Amino acid sequence: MIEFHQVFKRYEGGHEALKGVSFELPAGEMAFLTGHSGAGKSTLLKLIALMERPTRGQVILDGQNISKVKDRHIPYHRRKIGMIFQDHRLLFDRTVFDNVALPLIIAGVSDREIPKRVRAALDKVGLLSKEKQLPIQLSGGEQQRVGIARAVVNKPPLLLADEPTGNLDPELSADIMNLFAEFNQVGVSVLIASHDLALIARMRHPVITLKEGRTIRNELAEAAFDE
Ligand SMILES: Nc1ncnc2c1ncn2[C@@H]1O[C@H](COP(=O)(O)OP(=O)(O)OP(=O)(O)O)[C@@H](O)[C@H]1O
Repeated sequence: MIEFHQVFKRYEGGHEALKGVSFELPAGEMAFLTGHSGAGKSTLLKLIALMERPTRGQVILDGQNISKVKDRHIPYHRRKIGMIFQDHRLLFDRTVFDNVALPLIIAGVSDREIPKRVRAALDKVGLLSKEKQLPIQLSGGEQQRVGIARAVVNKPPLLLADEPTGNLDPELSADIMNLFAEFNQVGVSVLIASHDLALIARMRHPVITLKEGRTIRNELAEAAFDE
């Protein structure tokens, strides 16, 4: 699903956030990305979503070298990816329904189809009864679930999450991780950046560990996780 081949990323100003990162996430796999603050986790996810471009090396998504994707085609590229952020980035003046509908409206899905799809996504995250509420009326965990519903409403084959449990207590964090695992069980590929090592250990999925922009451990390449 995702391949990194000797990927380097130097930001303007000279900071080298990634220094020769290589790994492969097979389709249908779920894995975690961990490492200290500043290790390069967010940068790695941004390269996949084309929010940033690599300085050197290749990023392959679904068999396609994404350096070939022109800027004007980035919106199409992003439809393959559901992105979830720590701060969920919801529109606070819109209802839960409207927030989840947004990617469908952008993709040009018909008005008839939108309510069906939005309710299916809200049902999956257990928030069907909250569609008319505003995000501010929801708990932090519920807001994160709205963010997940918005990310999956287009049925992307890949979910990328950047510290999705960063603001949540341990119990809610475990619920959110289990939700990702449920999407993975029906075939969605999932890559989650998190520094919650205790929670990651409980999930029993391969872990890629970054340190100062380098991969210091890649369990995706270790025999213990081979099928
Ligand atoms: N737009 C940018 N311009 C310049 N430097 C940046 C930019 N974004 C990130 N960096 C630097 O690149 C390095 C890696 O940052 P990144 O956000 O990828 O790390 P991270 O592992 O996600 O950290 P955190 O857990 O704190 O989010 C950091 O030193 C950061 O300061």
